[in-house]
Amino acid sequence: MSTLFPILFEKAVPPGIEQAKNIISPMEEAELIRAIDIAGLEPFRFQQWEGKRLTRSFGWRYDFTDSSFAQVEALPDWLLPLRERAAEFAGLAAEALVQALVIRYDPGAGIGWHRDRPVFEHVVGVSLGAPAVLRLRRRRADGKFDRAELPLEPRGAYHLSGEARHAWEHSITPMDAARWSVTFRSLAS
Ligand SMILES: O=C(O)CCC(=O)C(=O)O
Ligand SMILES: [Fe+2]
Repeated sequence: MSTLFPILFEKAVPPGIEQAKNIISPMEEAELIRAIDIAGLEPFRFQQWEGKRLTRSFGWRYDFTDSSFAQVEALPDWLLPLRERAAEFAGLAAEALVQALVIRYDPGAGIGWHRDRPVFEHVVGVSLGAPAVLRLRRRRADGKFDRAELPLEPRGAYHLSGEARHAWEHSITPMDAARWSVTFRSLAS
């Protein structure tokens, strides 16, 4: 049993996670989904492997096929009000969130265990469409994992920083219904 989470540690979330409900209205959610669907998303690629989720980066792009990191097309106007809302929630300056990654998860698509690339610092995600669960895990000295779960409600936001962002991995189990996300990130200094 973990000393960090003596009670119900499987459900407790690690330090560095904050959540907000309903940072946008259902109408704004529908408009964002429409905009994402015509934003030219492509299947996520990692070397030879092609994921089922569709993605597009704005501002900066980390390319998993060759590990390159480069400036790309600026955030489109339709993402700027959402960035304001996300930054306000996270207590960050909107201009600090220089990257936006938009993702569409169709049924069967998820995201495997990972930590976000160290070129980034703050991670502020907004969920649209079907609810999902962000799973978190961190390997303990005994080789087993501490685990936590974060329910992601549509129109809600989460902020990963500190321990949750740097020491824990996260993943989303393949979805049963379509979900979209917009993840804003600041650069590591
Ligand atoms: O869809 C999400 O909310 C999570 C996406 C994610 O973990 C990532 O792109 O690194
Ligand atoms: Fe991530």
